Amino acid sequence: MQAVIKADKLSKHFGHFTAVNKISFEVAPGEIFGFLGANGAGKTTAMRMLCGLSIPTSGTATVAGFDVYKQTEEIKRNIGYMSQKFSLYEDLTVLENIRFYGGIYGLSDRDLQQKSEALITRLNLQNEAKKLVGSLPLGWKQKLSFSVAVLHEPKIVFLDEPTGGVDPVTRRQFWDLIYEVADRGITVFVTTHYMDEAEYCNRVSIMVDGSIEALDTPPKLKQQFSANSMDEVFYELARGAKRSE
Ligand SMILES: Nc1ncnc2c1ncn2[C@@H]1O[C@H](COP(=O)(O)OP(=O)(O)OP(=O)(O)O)[C@@H](O)[C@H]1O
Repeated sequence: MQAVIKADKLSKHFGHFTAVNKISFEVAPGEIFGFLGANGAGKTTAMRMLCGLSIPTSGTATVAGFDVYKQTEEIKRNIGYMSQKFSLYEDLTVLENIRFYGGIYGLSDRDLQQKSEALITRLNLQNEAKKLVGSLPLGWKQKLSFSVAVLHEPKIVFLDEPTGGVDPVTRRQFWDLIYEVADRGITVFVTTHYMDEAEYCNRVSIMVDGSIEALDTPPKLKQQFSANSMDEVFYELARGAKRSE
């Protein structure tokens, strides 16, 4: 099967500092790919290159078949992106946010109408549809932000620590949404600091000081590191890290 993300020795330097050091991997269509690493490991920098937001220093990568150096606009049209500071407008209502992003993504009025209704029903936001996003609890904002990022049915959605700061039950609900989009064939590339979430991924890569030090399914990683949990695998790798913030 053709990979939807391919990176080969992809690197990013900031002056003399190597933030991302020759990372190589492939992600298959519909895969949930976990991208782990301690603070400062280089996850966000790598993700920004794959999203066409930052030009690499060296190496190659394609995303949805497009080149990260030359086809950044095509990449942006074919992906969804949810950053740590999500992009919802706090002073617009839930419905206005959905319509705003649907408009940016070029959805037709009919499509938008139908998708907004389906989304509000799926998220159980019927009573909140006309409330300002700023008034919603964090967990709901995260779910809405994710749903908006996939409104245009992108090939890949990139999630940068999408569930930071919420309780395990809310995070589990968020992951139900992730599974639903992966079942539709959308590839999910997700960074997280939560090891229970690492267990939910099909495969996980672990970055240490800019390099990928391990990459496999959670069961195989546990086997490789003779560990009982992903927590132990992560600790084993990350404790040697020089960078931390
Ligand atoms: N624009 C920049 N200029 C200089 N250094 C940078 C820049 N962006 C990131 N860095 C450095 O690159 C390293 C990797 O940062 P990055 O944000 O990619 O890490 P991360 O793994 O996403 O961490 P976190 O989990 O804290 O978000 C850090 O040491 C950071 O200080």
